[in-house]
This record gives sequence, C-alpha cells and structure tokens, in this order.
Amino acid sequence: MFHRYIDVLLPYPLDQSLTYLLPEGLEVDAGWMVEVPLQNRTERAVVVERHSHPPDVHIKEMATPVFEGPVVSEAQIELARWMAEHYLCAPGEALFKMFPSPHRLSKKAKSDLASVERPTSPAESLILNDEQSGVFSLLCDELDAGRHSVHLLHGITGSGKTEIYIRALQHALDIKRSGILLVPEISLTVQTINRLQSTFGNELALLHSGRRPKERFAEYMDVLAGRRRIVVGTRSAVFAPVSRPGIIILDEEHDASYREHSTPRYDARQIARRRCETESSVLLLGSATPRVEMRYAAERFDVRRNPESKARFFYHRLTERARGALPDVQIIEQQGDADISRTLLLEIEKNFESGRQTVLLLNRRGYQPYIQCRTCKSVVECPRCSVGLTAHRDGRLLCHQCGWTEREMKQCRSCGGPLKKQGTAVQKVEEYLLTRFPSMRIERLDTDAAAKIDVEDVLSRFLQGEIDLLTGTQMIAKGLDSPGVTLVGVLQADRGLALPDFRAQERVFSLLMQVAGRAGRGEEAGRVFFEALNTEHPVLLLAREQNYDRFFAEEIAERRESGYPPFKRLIRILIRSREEAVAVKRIEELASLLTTELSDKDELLGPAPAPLTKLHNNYRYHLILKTTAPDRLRGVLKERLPAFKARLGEKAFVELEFDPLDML
Ligand SMILES: Nc1ncnc2c1ncn2[C@@H]1O[C@H](COP(=O)(O)OP(=O)(O)OP(=O)(O)O)[C@@H](O)[C@H]1O
Ligand SMILES: [Zn+2]
Repeated sequence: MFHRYIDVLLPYPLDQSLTYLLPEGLEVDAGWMVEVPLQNRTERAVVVERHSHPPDVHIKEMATPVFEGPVVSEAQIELARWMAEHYLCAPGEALFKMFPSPHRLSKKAKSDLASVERPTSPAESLILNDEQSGVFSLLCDELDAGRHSVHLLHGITGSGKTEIYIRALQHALDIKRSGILLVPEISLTVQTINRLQSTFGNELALLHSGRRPKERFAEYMDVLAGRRRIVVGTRSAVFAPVSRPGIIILDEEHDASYREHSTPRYDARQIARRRCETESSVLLLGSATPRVEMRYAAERFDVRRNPESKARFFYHRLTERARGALPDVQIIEQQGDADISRTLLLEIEKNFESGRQTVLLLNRRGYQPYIQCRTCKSVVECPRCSVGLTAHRDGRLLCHQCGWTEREMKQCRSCGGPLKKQGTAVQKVEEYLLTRFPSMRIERLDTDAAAKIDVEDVLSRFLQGEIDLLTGTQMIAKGLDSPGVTLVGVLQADRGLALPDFRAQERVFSLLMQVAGRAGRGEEAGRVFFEALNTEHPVLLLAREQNYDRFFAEEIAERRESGYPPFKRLIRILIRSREEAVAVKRIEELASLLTTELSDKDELLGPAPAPLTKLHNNYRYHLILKTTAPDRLRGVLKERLPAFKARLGEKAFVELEFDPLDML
C-alpha cells in the first residue's frame, strides 16, 4: 500500500514532527530533505517517517525534495530523539546540527558532488614503545571483541598519543568497521591531518566548518554512502554518519571546544559516549591533562583496578615522552608595567642566537585590555555588554564578548575627562619584540590574526623552521609538535585564576601544562618560564612540577568539600531579556516554581545576576541547580519548563545548560 503521509522535523523548537501529504508519484523516504509549506513560506525539513495514518486535521502537500536520496541516517534520527530527551530540546533542533546543509543542490546537481581525491603515500613507520604497544594491543582486543568500552588515554605531552590514534583507526578499517577522530581545531592540527591523509587516502573525510560548503557536503555524503570510512573533524563531526564505527576518538578531551554554544548545548564527549554505547564501539579519550571529572571516573571504574566495575572503563597512562624529555620549568616575577621581564627577554635572545625556536604565550587578545578615565576613573565599557572594551592596534576598540567595534575615542563618555590605556595584550608584546629584535622572524596567532592570515601556512612555516618566535593566545598551546622549540614563555601566567568559576584553576593549570609541553620535543632539552604576579600561587607551583596527579588530588578534594562536579551535577538555567526588570521578575518566578519541586538531593543557588550581567543588550539572570539526582531533575524540568516558556512571550528567553562548563 502507498504510504501517503510523511512526518518531518524542522529546525525549530517544536516538540512534535509535522505531517504532510506526499504527492502521488513522488518517492521520498525517511532521511530525505524536503521543502514543505509552513504558514505562508516554505521551509526545509527532514523526513523521519512515512506512513498511512491520516491525521485528523487538514494537511498540506509537501513541496519538493531538496536533494535526491537521504541526507541523514536512521541512526542519526534516533540520536536526535535521544538528544531531545537528554538536553530538553526539540528533536528537529538536534537533527539539524548533524549535517552540512546542501547548498543549492538539486536532483540535477547530484553529478557535481565531486569530493576530494586523496592519494595515500607510505608513512615512515615507527616502532611503538612498550607503553604505547600496551595500550594499542588492548584497544585492538576491545575492537575485535566488538563491544563497547571507554578508554582514557592520559599521556604526558609528546608521549605519542597520535600514533596510537592512527593505528587504532587503521585497525578499525582492517576489521571492516569505521572510525571518527575529533580534534579541537583543524587548522591547528596540520601535522596530524597530513599523517591521516597519507595513511587513509580516499577513505578519509574531513568534516569541519572551514571547508567550502560544496566540498564539505560532498564528503559528508561520501561518509553516509559508506565510501569514506574514516572521519576527522571538529565538534559536529561526532555526528558523522559512518556506519558501525569501531572507534570514536577525542583528542585533547579536556578542550572546551567540544561544547556547543547554542541550543541544544550538547557536549561532543557525551554524544560520542552515547553513540559508542548504542553502536558497540570503543570510545578513546586522550589528553595530557584530562578533565578532573574524567580522571575521577576513569580511576574509579577502571576494570583492572575494580573488577566489580559496572562500566567497561580503562585508564591508561603514558608516562614517557616518545622523544625528548619533559622541559625544566621556572617561575619568574612579572616586572611592574613591562611587557616582558628582563630575564625572559635575555632567554629569548639567547635562544634566537643559537638558532632555536621560541613559543611565547599571552592568553589575551588585543593591544591593551583597559581604557580608563583619568578623571572619573570609569572604565570604557561595551555599550551592549557589561565588559570593558579592549584597544586593538589598528585604533579600534573591541568587545570580545559580542564583537562590538568603535573607533578609539579621546574623551570619557561620562565626564569628558582624558582617557588612559593600560595593560598589555598579545599585539603589544608582538610589537615590542619586533622593535627589540628586528632580525627575528616573528609571527602571531590568535583569533584576530586567524581572521586575516592563513593559520595553516604560519604553522607549516614554523614547523619548517622559517619562524623564530611564535607568539599568541591559547591557540599556540595546542598540539604543536616542533622539535626545534627549546624555549617556551608564558606571560601573565596567573591570569584567569581569580575568575568566579569553580573550573578556573583547572583551566589555567591545563593551559600551562599544554604550552609547557611544546618545549623540548626534539633532541635538545626544553626550558619554560612562567611569568606571574603571584609567583607562589599553588596552581603555578604544581604546573612547574608538571605534576598532574597532585593537582588532581587537591582539586578533587576541593570539589568534594564544596559539592561541585563530579560529586554533584550542575544544571544552569538562565533567563535573558532586553528589559532588566523582566529578566529579574521571570527568574524569580522560575525559582519559586522550582523550589516546590526540589528534593533533599537538590540545592538551588540563586537567583542571581550572571557575572556577565549584560551581553549583547540582554540582561542575564541565572539559577544553578546542584544535584545528586540529575535524571529526576531533568524530568521535573521537562514537565514544568514548557508551560513556563509558553508564558514568557517574546520578551524573555530561557537558556538551559546541563553540566555547564562555565557560569559566566
Ligand atoms: N614510538 C615512537 N617512536 C619514536 N617517535 C615517536 C613514537 N611515537 C610517537 N613519536 C613521535 O613523538 C612525537 C610526539 O608524539 P605526539 O605528537 O603523538 O604526542 P602527543 O602525545 O599527541 O602530544 P601532545 O599531547 O603534546 O599533543 C611525534 O613527533 C611523533 O612522531
Ligand atoms: Zn559587547
């Protein structure tokens, strides 16, 4: 019998699918993208089911398929439904995060779905050391057994984790399965991508937003069709429709880029876990500085330490560098107003003169971070956000939260007094170095530079030794494997420790460990200098020792004491509105509504203004729920939030985040 009806999902907060009539003679199935009439326009939607149950109401005919053939798999539709339950979003919102949108492609255009050819070339083969082979052979056993397991690969910087990833992916292919490797940022991963390309050739698909839409879509479709079985990409590549993934790998599992910033605020680590559970795959999470929660779980559930463990968890350590040794770290005092201390300048000079490379991190964008009125002392703020503007070298003032830009003004907005710029950010450091060392080849990498220059080109030149000093923000701390780097400097190393956020220490510690890890990866020993105001800060001292275990022990004790994750789970609910009074009123209503639902396992903090109280012209007030029974609270929210949201009208919006990464 002809199934005349189709149910479709749209990328909007609709809890339900919508039903349309399928025109006679049109073949459309689950997974297809179609255009449907909605009010007086047409919208793109994805078919999730075809059936023969006429709904009670009058329904319209769908218009046309956008593309001939499915654009998502059944498994992705299933996953979208799970996400809807887990993140309390609409299934359509989740599903539309999973595929690159087909650009002006029609039936006829199918032939121009030409994706990239990638020749393989034989890679030099390394012999795995004992630690690496131990991990690799266990991963192979788990892959061969075809069952689900989770592995935390905690390996110091330079311990050769990438080598294990590549071999594990190869093994997945050998046993006729597929694999996904997620990385924080593609342009910073040039070396690994090159390795993958030469190993996997046309089996490899590159999925990330930096690609041209047509190519990206073409490679995505190759993956869906099973023509490419190894995927590498950023966060959203976790949805790649490889069938039967043998393994999903997340490199730098601690990285914040694995969290999505718009609804649904999914976490690629959770999605990967879910996929691996349902598809009987191996989940491999690698880092030199695993998240505190992850490390805690790994130790507790490791099946070799705890045979009773309910989860099949493995905690692996790589304690030696594959080449070279961990660098020696010193802490030095930041000198008043100077951009860089004299000690560090001398080190940079010496290093340059002996033909070695330097990495210099200052995790602060712009030229000077404060602009203050000399008369009334007020700080120049963004007109849309409650944060100060940063002066950039091109004479503009920029808001790093919302992107607001204006020309630098001469006088204070409120009193007309003279303004003074203060502090040092990374552009100022670059400028200083360029004047001080005119013959040094210096490049800067940060988000501002990345918008103008080719990041991959800079990194390649750096790796080839054509750049003497690379300065920049956290971008330069990740993954770089250049044997020529023997000196790493960090300016304002204790910055960020005072942020009102329980993860502040973890973030700084991990950044310092990562960037220190760029030094001494070749034959030559590495040296690292942390420049700070508070040279005695315990986090700095632990980073100097490169002692993750002690950092972990102290941090976990503090979390236990104060009831933060992993001991309690957090849910953050934020209300934003253009009118402050509305935001305040609504958050109070929400707080009293939720108070009646709390059990003795839950605790409600707030309501309070979010630390970033105004953002993009919206006032933000939030509640934090702390709980040891997150599933029950999820149920409560699922039941109570829709009616609450419906009453809000157009003036206020709710943002919901489970396990938030920050509270700003
Ligand atoms: N078994 C081995 N023998 C020799 N060299 C190796 C071996 N394994 C890896 N290497 C080399 O060691 C270097 C560091 O490896 P890799 O970049 O994989 O480290 P990593 O653990 O990913 O480090 P990070 O966490 O700092 O990114 C690379 O140049 C790699 O080619
Ligand atoms: Zn702003």
